[in-house]
Amino acid sequence: MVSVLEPMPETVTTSAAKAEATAIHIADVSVSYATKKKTRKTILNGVNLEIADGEFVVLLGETGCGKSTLLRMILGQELPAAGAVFVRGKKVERVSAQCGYVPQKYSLFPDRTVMGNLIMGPETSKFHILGRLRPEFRAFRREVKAEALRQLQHMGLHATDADKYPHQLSGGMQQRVAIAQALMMKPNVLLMDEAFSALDPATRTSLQRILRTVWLETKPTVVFVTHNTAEALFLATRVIVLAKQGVNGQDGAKVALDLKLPETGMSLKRNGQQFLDLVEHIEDASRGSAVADESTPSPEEVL
Ligand SMILES: Nc1ncnc2c1ncn2[C@@H]1O[C@H](COP(=O)(O)OP(=O)(O)OP(=O)(O)O)[C@@H](O)[C@H]1O
Repeated sequence: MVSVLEPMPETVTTSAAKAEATAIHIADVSVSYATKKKTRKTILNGVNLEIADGEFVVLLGETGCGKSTLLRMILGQELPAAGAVFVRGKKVERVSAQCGYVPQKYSLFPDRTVMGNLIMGPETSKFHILGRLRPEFRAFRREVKAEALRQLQHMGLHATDADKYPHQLSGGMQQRVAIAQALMMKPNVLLMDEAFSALDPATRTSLQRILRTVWLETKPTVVFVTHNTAEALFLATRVIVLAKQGVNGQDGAKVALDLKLPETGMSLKRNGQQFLDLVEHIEDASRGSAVADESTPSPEEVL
């Protein structure tokens, strides 16, 4: 039996390093919900995934296969019925600041200005109400405001936008602020749930480019849910497809495809034969025609 009190130093170092390098570990996660007929509907069935630090993972799959559910498990908004999720080696049991989250829309506080939205997270995580009377709060606020302006600029917004309220911004501008807001907390992991789906094509393309630049500069671990395969191939270093199993999907979804992509992105080859073949491969997998076996498939390498 291995003693917990006297661990072998080498083993500890190795597993600590592994936990550090593994940003997200989804260990045999299953999720089911009660139905009106008092039965249970299986949504995810034994999902296993290890996502390394700095990967840009895009989750694809047909509607209702459980992509958002999986994202909520990583965020800690919901807990799995079986299995566990670990973020940087720590079991997820509640929502924590180590994950930033950007939903499709309406994530900003409507009664706060853009600046108010951006500084709120860092301020409340560092100072309680009474702590704000302390002199160091002023200096902290100055720094946070300067960082907020940097983030706004990064997202292609102007300093003058900082004083506007969310209802004074277009949908695209609101999403830029939402991403900046998530990045203000310097999260280890950035979770984005169809964050660009409600945008017009030009704004969407512009935000895809900005997000890719931000990722290349700071390499956060990103898990990005989308329905758009071309978007996935532009952004991802790894594409994961979930697909329902069993008759009418009754057995819940599993990982059907796990594909590593070159870090340089697939965008340059858009419309090339390789790009089109990949799109077909991914879409086949989403429909369940390339379903993997019981074990987590090893990522296929592209190129
Ligand atoms: N709290 C809940 N109670 C009952 N059923 C739920 C709950 N949350 C999600 N579901 C069901 O789980 C399934 C998966 O939902 P989820 O939103 O994760 O899918 P998705 O792949 O993200 O879909 P889409 O691409 O359409 O957004 C759906 O059938 C949904 O109705």
